[in-house]
Amino acid sequence: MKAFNFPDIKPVATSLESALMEKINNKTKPLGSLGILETLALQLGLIQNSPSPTVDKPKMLVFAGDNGVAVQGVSPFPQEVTQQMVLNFLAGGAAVSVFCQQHNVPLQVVDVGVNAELATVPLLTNHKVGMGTKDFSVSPAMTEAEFLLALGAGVKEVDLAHSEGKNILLFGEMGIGNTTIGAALMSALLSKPVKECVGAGAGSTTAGIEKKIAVIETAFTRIEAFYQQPITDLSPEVIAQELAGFEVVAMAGAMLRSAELGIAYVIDGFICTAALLLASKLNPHVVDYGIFAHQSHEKAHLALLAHFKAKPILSLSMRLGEGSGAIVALPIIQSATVFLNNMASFESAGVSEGL
Ligand SMILES: O=C(O)c1ccc[n+]([C@@H]2O[C@H](COP(=O)([O-])O)[C@@H](O)[C@H]2O)c1
Ligand SMILES: Cc1cc2nc[nH]c2cc1C
Repeated sequence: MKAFNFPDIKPVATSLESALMEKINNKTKPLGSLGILETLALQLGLIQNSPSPTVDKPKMLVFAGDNGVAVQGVSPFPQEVTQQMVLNFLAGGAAVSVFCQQHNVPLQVVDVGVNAELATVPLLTNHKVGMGTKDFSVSPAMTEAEFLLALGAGVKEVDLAHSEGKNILLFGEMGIGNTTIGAALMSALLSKPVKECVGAGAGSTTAGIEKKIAVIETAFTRIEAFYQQPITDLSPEVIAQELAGFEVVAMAGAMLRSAELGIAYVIDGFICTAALLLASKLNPHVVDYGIFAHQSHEKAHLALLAHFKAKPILSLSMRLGEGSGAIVALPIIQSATVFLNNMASFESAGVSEGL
């Protein structure tokens, strides 16, 4: 298969690093006392290559898709919940909807592959790649063409947000069965045992988790027999086509485009971080532009975050997905730029500096 040539992402420019650190350190506070807010201020300054970064124009993009593997009973919820939740997002009744309303953040729901005809639903962007992926335990989840279309859907949504002048993007997803996908991707891309990558998802029991492990291992056996190689030796493009979901690939595309445009983006929970893992295997610089919102209660998220050496902002035992952790973290991210831009310095306020 031909390599996927995604446009180049530049590592963040570090020329302003010392100026930013000096600005942070000269604020009227003991050195380092704003903790992770200071780390965020530095990261945002580097991403925007500005001593005064702003993140006052956010947009939430929630990518929704169905996953064929749901027929294996890997989720406690039926597949039609994906479609029902999309309607709930749009009606304003979901967690992500009410938190976006709370913070006055526009919410765009993107249908990349919900297994229902939603074309006429107002407010929904339609980038449908298909009516959901195939069951990866018996066949590849998607074709190469579908993989590229799903990446492109994420790219298009970010281009639109960029044209609207947005300066921070929040990503979320909805897809029954997609914690199994996140687990499979994590195991294949990081060469970790499947059992370390699965968790309860939307509420699977111990037996349900065992089922998830068995379904992923069946898929790996199928894939390794087909390619005559260990799954961990396959390219990230092939691994994604074999195992991913349209919503996960679209999020990876959105992250890659966001990074390419120099726009900071907020990473939600386990599935969103699995999408980042895929994106990072396509271009490792994508990670520099991402802000880790929270540590999900999904068991494997901790190890996935550790892979990125990430220190997420929040740890609230949330395990909902749909961008809920990203939107809850947004005011804190905004506070990082507010202190950097508005706080007095020792000099301007006439406050004596410490030793
Ligand atoms: O992202 C997370 O941390 C997360 C953890 C557990 C569940 N979810 C959400 O729950 C759905 C997937 O759960 P499941 O059990 O159907 O695989 C999907 O719609 C996700 O948004 C999300
Ligand atoms: C009800 C419900 C809401 C969700 N939001 C994101 N994933 C979800 C999964 C379920 C099952």
